[in-house]
Amino acid sequence: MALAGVRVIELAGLAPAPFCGMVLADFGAKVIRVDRTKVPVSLDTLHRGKRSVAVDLKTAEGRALLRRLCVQSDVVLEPYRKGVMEKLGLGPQELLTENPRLIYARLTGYGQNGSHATAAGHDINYLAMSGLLSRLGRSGEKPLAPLNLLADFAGGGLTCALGIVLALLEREKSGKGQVIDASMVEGAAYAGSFVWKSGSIGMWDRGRGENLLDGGAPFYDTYRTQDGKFMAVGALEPQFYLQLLKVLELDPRELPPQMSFSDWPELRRIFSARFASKPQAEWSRLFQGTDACVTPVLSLDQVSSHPHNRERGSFMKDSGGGEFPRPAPVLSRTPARPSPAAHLTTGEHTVEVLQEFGFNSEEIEQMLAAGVVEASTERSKL
Ligand SMILES: C[C@H](CCC[C@@H](C)[C@H]1CC[C@H]2[C@@H]3[C@H](O)C[C@@H]4C[C@H](O)CC[C@]4(C)[C@H]3C[C@H](O)[C@]12C)C(=O)SCCNC(=O)CCNC(=O)[C@H](O)C(C)(C)COP(=O)(O)OP(=O)(O)OC[C@H]1O[C@@H](n2cnc3c(N)ncnc32)[C@H](O)[C@@H]1OP(=O)(O)O
Repeated sequence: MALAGVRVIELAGLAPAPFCGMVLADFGAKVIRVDRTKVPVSLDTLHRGKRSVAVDLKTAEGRALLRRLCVQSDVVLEPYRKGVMEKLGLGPQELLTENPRLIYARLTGYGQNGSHATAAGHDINYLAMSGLLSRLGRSGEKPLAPLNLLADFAGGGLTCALGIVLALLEREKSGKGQVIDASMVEGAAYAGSFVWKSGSIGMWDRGRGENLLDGGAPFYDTYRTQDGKFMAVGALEPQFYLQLLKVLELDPRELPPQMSFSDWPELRRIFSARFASKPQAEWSRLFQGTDACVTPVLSLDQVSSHPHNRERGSFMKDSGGGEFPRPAPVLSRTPARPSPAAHLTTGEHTVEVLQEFGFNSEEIEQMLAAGVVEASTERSKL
């Protein structure tokens, strides 16, 4: 796999950093998640392909242990607010001195400087500070965050993974590591560059929810079907729009022009009435094979059985039968091979990893006895 041989130390975080670590693990990196001790159950649902060691970083021995892991690793990924790692004596200054090849990834909401740098926050806060949240939501309603996808994952975990891969590639030439300052505010905004760049062509001149791509246009929206499900319509171009009207059995000569903003509410009423006349499966059959840009809004339990997704194998199952999206993109020669493991217990691999990193049995025993590290019973045989 593309990242085979890359060693990553992921300090346990909430969602963005775990997702970043999972992406790296899916594509072959060896990711070790450093969990807190005395926390039997991790909230990390994105643990696929990782191993867990439980270390108390509030002890000098625990911090020394982490330094020893980082000296022998390629990447350290930390999910804490600005300054936390420095307080532990584990900041870039220390770790890059001990390992100049280390890629030190810092995934935060607001970045390593600025008035908010030390403030707590979550996806919705970062999305709000990016400007994008102001553009999300129906006309006349308050801004609506699209789950915690844009800041936590698109602008956070995935952007940080890109930064890590870029730094790994650059290190091939320079031989040097560097610090990655991954701010979710900036990552989300960057992922939304189109909004800034397309403003110049009038894409966002109208209020929230009244533009071409934010739910304003009746030919770029969702519609309830007779059975209470939905169809998604994306018929932007005139040639696709005409195919939409054809399947809906509407005569364009009897309708207002597609781009007549003032007539969009009337068009939406007409489309709503048509879509409400048949069940989703019937509309799916009618639109299949056309270029009307109309698709069923699939629920999470429908996606893997949809013929297209099934043919591609777009969704997989882990050893526990849990379904998950296949890692993307698919590399032709070195594709991701996600681990099938369904569970990860805090400290499950503490002994195994410490042995791998050169700790001898006496050192491990001492740290276990002192509570510097913890090992879950399932896997900790010396
Ligand atoms: C929308 C998403 C949220 C996704 C996660 C959700 C799934 C879950 C989040 C909260 C959960 C709920 C909650 O826990 C309450 C219930 C609990 C119950 O058990 C289950 C149900 C719950 C409802 C539960 C359900 C779900 O699990 C949740 C909803 C996001 O937006 S996530 C993005 C968050 N932001 C960032 O990641 C940006 C960067 N990070 C930060 O800004 C801060 O870390 C953050 C997130 C604000 C947290 O701040 P906090 O003060 O807690 O920590 P830090 O300041 O970072 O400092 C870390 C301290 O920990 C010490 N430390 C670290 N490792 C170790 C170690 N191995 N040993 C010892 N100590 C360690 C470190 O030294 C720091 O200590 P100090 O404070 O003394 O410096």
